[in-house]
Amino acid sequence: MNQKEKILKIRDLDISFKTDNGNVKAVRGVDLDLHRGETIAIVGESGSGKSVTTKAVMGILAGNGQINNGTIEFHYADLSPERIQEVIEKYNGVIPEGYTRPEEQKVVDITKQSKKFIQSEIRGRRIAMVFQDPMTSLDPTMTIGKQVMEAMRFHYNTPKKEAWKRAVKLLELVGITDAEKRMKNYPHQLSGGMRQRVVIAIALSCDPEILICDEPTTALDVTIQAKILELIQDIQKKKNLSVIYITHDLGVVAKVADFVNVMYAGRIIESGSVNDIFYDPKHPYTWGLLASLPDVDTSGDELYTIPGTPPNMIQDIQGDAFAPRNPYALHIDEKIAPPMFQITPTHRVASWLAAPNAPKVDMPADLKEKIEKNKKEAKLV
Ligand SMILES: Nc1ncnc2c1ncn2[C@@H]1O[C@H](COP(=O)(O)OP(=O)(O)OP(=O)(O)O)[C@@H](O)[C@H]1O
Repeated sequence: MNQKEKILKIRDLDISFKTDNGNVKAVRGVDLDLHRGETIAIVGESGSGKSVTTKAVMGILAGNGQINNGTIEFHYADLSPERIQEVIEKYNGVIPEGYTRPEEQKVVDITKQSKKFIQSEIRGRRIAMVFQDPMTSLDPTMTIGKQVMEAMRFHYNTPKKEAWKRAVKLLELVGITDAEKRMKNYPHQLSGGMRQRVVIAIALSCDPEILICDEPTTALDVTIQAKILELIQDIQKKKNLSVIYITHDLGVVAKVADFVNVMYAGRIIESGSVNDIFYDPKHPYTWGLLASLPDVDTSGDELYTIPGTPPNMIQDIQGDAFAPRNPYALHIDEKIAPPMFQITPTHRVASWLAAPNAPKVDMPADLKEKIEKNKKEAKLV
């Protein structure tokens, strides 16, 4: 089997924010891996640290934020604009593994780079982001065309005429008809779904290696949601892009992800392949998330919600942050935070229940039944 090519390796990442009430410990020792062409998802309730983790990757933490510890290793191809053109033409847009020459391979720790380096070399160029609400990422006073051309002009100094041609092609790639005409439109002249397509075109304009999608479909209605997800998948295949989805929607995760990272109170508490997480979840928090997921047979009022609320991230958390909400908590959970236990080569869980001598605890019977049913129907949710 081919060794997978690592593109992002986060280790021991620790981030806090200074506030008048104290230090918010938003991210507490996150490890995360992303390989070329792979899609990973980061899921968890609001405030669990999903966005802060990816903002650190993009070098856009808020001014009161601080990386206290850890590394964000980014492996990338350092190609000149001419080589990029050559690669695109040679591979007809379908960029295979190992397309780089050895001298073009670079590794940087993003946490150690200057703002200037991140702005010129990383953000928008090699790592691009699609945010939830297209209206906030688009400039209402600028035409679509100008906005799609902007990053190309900034990063590669692409001549205007060529940038225009490439922008039209990008709009066509994201499924915008009449692209030439749309170039002259302003964002308000497009529907929500079309605006999100434009945002995706902008994100792709510099041929990034990683695309981070932060709740990319939350602001859209259900049918458009599915189309946008399909579009991202389609483009990902064509360009061998690596994608990180941030979402609280496990339905989205099931559709798109290869690997899933479940976050709680600033930590990744379970990670695994999509099958590991949906068919064989080990953490009681993941059980709760899955149990609260609607399926066709459940009416709204039968839906489970995880009792309690996440902890205050200003106070020091002793033991397992989820223990106060966890009906299966052990005594040790109150005192010592569980380490990551490796269940299989792909599946890891931070729960004392996975320790070799822990009492045997099964997931709730209702959830087991739901999973068995889904397995039989070979669907994830
Ligand atoms: N600039 C800031 N100042 C203080 N606290 C912050 C700041 N930015 C984020 N936080 C805190 O960091 C924690 C993690 O936030 P983050 O936005 O990563 O959560 P999330 O999991 O992405 O949630 P959501 O789904 O709501 O976006 C939260 O407690 C949040 O309040």
